[in-house]
Amino acid sequence: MPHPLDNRPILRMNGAGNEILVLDLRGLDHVLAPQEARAIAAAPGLRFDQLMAVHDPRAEGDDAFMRIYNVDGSRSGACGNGTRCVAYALAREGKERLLLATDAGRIETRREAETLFTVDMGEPRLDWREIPLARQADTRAVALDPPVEGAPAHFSAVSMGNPHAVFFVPDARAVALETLGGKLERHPLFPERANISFAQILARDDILLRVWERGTGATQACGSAACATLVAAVRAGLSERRARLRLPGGDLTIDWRTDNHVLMTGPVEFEFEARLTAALFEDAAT
Ligand SMILES: N[C@H](CCC[C@H](N)C(=O)O)C(=O)O
Repeated sequence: MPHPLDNRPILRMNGAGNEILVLDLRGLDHVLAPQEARAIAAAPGLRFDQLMAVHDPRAEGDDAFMRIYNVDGSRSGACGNGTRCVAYALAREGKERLLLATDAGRIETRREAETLFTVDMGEPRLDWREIPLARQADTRAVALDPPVEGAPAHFSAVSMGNPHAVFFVPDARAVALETLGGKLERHPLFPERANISFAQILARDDILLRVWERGTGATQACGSAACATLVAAVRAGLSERRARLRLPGGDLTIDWRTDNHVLMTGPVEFEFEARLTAALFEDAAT
């Protein structure tokens, strides 16, 4: 029985350095299983931060439905950089604006320039139950309890359709991200785990950010974390509603508009196209 993904093209792109694979599954009735996503990540040269599976639209007016996979095969409701890469891929079909749906809601994208795309990530979710957190808390300043050695005592919690914990620190580059990230991602406060951000305020419109991503680890950029960090900084009185977020892989401009929508603008790069093979999935069948 041939594998439905045999000889299927897959695009390798990056959004501000966030390594993204875009897999067009439109016209195919196949939902990528977590083990299939992990098998793709294990293939030479195809490791990714996120894989964006693009499916036929489910509702009138949508351009596509997206499933978002982390490198461990876990799913996410949001991926800002990955969505911008999908917008770039579909722009080749002449679509400069898109309405994309995920499990967490609808996202609009707009092309600003050849390789510059804006994503409207929608409204931030700020109630502890929406993050979600394991107990009631004021999400502007949540006590890290039990404490984690080397981590600040408090963080801000924001969901952009996926869970984020934002720690404000004096020097983001000095943070032991590889040591702290995994411990905090799986802290008992986060029933669905969390993306972990360490943010340094450089100015009221300029923030340095490093991110440990849920289900993936340290990455060069994380779009939804940049959005969550800006929202957290505004709520803490540390930032204007529009700021530059500086990530190791590139800068993102985040704008928390007065209509409560959070917009992210940043670069995308096309890297290469590859072909999947049935052999790639042989072990994944188990
Ligand atoms: N690791 C995230 C998904 C990808 C987020 C990030 N790459 C972005 O650009 O938003 C999560 O599990 O919630």
